[in-house]
Amino acid sequence: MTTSATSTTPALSAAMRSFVEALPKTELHLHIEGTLEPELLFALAQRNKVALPYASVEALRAAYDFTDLQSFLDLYYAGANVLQTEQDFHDMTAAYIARARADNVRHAEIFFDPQTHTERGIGIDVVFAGIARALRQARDEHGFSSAMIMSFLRHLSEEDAFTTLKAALPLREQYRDLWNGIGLDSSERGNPPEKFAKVFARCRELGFHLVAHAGEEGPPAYILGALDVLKVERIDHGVRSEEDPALMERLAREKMPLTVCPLSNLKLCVVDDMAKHNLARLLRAGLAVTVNSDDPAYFGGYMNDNYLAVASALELSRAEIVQLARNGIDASFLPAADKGRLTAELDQYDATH
Ligand code: HPA
Ligand SMILES: [Zn+2]
Repeated sequence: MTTSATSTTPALSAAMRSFVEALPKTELHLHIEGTLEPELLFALAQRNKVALPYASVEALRAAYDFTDLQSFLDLYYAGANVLQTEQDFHDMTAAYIARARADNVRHAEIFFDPQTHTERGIGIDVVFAGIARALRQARDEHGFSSAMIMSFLRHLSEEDAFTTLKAALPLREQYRDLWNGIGLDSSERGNPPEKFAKVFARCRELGFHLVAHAGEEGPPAYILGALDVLKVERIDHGVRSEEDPALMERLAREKMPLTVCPLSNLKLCVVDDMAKHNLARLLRAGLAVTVNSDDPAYFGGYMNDNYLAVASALELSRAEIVQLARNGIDASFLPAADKGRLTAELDQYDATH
């Protein structure tokens, strides 16, 4: 696709474009509910006899004109209403994997929001089962590796998060091959990380990897809260860290990964022009920046679209593009041996293309 990044975006050379497209990649910030394309959303609505307030796929897509995070979340949660059965969760996940594989994504760590579904009376076991079946199929058939990061909705209470954790824990053994992380998403402003201090502490005791959205719309103080109170291992987004030079230095020193989502930032008006995105500045300041697609069905692009948008608008060098991909491998929760294998593959690709 062509992004609407900016009218002054320099065109990428054909060679650079194909280099980016076939680069081996990891995806570390991807909401599975945000991969529900309007076509599938309509098909599931029909299958489940759910009425939609849109006459057509085109009318729905035309509504994807967001002014901020909340304006997106309202549609994203409404869209998730069509997900009712294990098969629905499976089909959505399988469609994402097919799309990710086309972009040479080799490993994906996938957020899912059980509360969006349990609030509507869908069993948490249904959510786990559908997503996991598609992920295991992809692993067995294509060697596509993945993990599941169960995320708490921060506009709900910590008590609600504990209820969700309690409902999910009996499933842990059954999904031990996939479920290894806990995340925090939804409306950031007014819902600081500290609100979830106790439940994150419990998840840490339980041995989960921890991540949290911070510094997308929220201030740098929320990034500090995610680091110091929640004790996360990655910051999801984190682009507002640039407003606090001491925090920037710390993030660089600690090699704290930021899972940046360029097209998301553009669509949600975190930046008004891709040419002004701070990804390149963060990368050049030594931060462990990674590129990800967030909610690609809503934001107009999957992994390659995100890489291509920043490569072009920010005039990234080939070495910088490779560094982004390398950071994605390093920042993943893969075992060291798997990281080593993927890094060797990336080096080999770099040396031969
Ligand atoms: O970008 C996001 N930010 C916060 N919550 C979310 N839930 C889905 N996508 C997002
Ligand atoms: Zn996100």
